[in-house]
Amino acid sequence: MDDTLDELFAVIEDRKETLPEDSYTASLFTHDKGENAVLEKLGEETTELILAAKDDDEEEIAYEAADIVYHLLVLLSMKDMEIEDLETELEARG
Ligand SMILES: N=c1c2ncn([C@@H]3O[C@H](COP(=O)(O)OP(=O)(O)OP(=O)(O)O)[C@@H](O)[C@H]3O)c2ncn1[C@@H]1O[C@H](COP(=O)(O)O)[C@@H](O)[C@H]1O
Repeated sequence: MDDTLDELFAVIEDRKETLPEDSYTASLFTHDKGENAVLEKLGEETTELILAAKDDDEEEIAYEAADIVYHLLVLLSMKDMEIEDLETELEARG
């Protein structure tokens, strides 16, 4: 899991740097309202996750959770934070 998140974060960082035209991730970094778009997605997906959980729909829970994790990593990158900032915080709670 750690590797998957590290690899996804590295791809997001690459998209931020290289801004390929056909990349949804790059569009979030180039769009004027990119940060608002990410925050809106996080809100929508959290609501969808709650509904999936209430329905005990495991496939939908995994789908919405993945959307949330992806947009969360984009947000960290937008704030010029590192994935280690999240890991450090989680480990500090252990
Ligand atoms: N993990 C993701 C990822 N998760 C979600 N999304 C996008 O986030 C958007 C979510 O918007 P929506 O909620 O409206 O879409 P939806 O989930 O189909 O819609 P709902 O039915 O849930 O409302 C979609 O355009 C998804 O394609 C992602 N886009 C890219 N990645 C990864 O990011 C990396 C870079 O990809 P590019 O952005 O293509 O360069 C690659 O590793 C990709 O796999």
